[in-house]
Amino acid sequence: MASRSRTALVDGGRACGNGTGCGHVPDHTWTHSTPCFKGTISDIEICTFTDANFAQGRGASFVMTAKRASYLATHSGFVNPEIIKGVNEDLEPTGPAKYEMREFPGKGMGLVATDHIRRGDLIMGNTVSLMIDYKVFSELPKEQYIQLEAAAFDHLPGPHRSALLKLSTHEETDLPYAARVDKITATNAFDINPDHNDEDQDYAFFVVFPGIARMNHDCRANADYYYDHDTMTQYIHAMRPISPGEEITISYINPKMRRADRMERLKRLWGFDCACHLCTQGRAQAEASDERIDQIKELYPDLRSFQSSSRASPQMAELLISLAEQEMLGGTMYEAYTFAALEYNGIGDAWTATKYARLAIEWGLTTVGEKDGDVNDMKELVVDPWKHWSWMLRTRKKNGWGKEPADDE
Ligand SMILES: C[S@@+](CC[C@H](N)C(=O)[O-])C[C@H]1O[C@@H](n2cnc3c(N)ncnc32)[C@H](O)[C@@H]1O
Repeated sequence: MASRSRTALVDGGRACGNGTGCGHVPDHTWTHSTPCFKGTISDIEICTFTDANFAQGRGASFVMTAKRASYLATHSGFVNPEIIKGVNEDLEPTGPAKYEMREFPGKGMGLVATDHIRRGDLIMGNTVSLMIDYKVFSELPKEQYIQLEAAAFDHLPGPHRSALLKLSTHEETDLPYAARVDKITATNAFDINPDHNDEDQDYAFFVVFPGIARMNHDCRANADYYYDHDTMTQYIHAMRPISPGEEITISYINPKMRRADRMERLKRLWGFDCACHLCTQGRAQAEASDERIDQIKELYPDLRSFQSSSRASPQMAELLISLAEQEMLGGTMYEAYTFAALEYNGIGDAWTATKYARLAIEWGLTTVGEKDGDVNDMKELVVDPWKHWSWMLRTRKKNGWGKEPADDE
């Protein structure tokens, strides 16, 4: 869940919407591709593009340049629609859901489990509904980009549009239409990073998924999310067993923050006073938790470094695993297990390395997905630890064997 820091109408006009001036990216046939506005900083044109047929008629809208929208339309979700068949179960469910929506006092609506959910279970997937290039917020004045957002909602098929319009505006209710759409977007969007092939790496996306947007925040959430660029889908998996009647939550912020910092960020960006278990526990417990968080952050630089100056060791990785368990940081477990696998392999203990690589894969599939680079690195390690790049690396470094590689090598 994100919060954006946002810093000449050519209605109907198109700079490169028909493929002209759009580089090598093949054009896509959009059901709507207006309105458009000229950027105030660079010579670009930003439009609303909608494909009402995307995801078996659910639809998706994009606020960006024609070139970037056309690039996104080269992803498998567009060119091979079968790949996302049945992903969205929120608007037209085909079977019983594991959750239902209900009101939670002080939080508005939220999702509650109606069945036992096991760790690692997929709870929900949503394809993109509205995807905005972050560049839009610096290139266009607010009165223009809110028109693009409103058009993005309006051009989606009816049930999808009405689900979006019902989403939370936090406390504001009496807003003009375009301002309301903007408030819904700001309250419910996630930050999504560009994929590796995207030419516009400097600009992330601001994306709304209507089913997932109903999940409330908890600093020690029981579910986690990751985005898959190929299917253009945000997936939610359970990080621990969830019982019927229990609220399903995600963390809106980086959970590796001290209590005061978490509370300040949630208040400033989402306007609520965090009352989750971790934020309301007693002073002594809160201090112990903050100290564990501090230590977790202190361990990272050494574990990430493969310079000979790094103090990283298997014991350090074991400490990170223990701290992440104590802090119930499910989203950190795959990183901690990955570090442990690399540390043990780095000193020539292939079997302990394999044990931790297996754990890293298991947790990684839940929290970052099967296409994540670290998950695939761990898959390589378990096949043949002795041929993995990390084999004996720490020992070699310690003894000064071979040249010193850069950390990103
Ligand atoms: C993405 S929406 C979540 C769903 C929302 N509760 C609803 O009614 O649709 C985010 C908004 O939900 C509310 N919210 C989410 N988590 C909360 C929490 N832990 N405590 C209080 N309010 C919360 C805040 O109003 C926040 O701006």
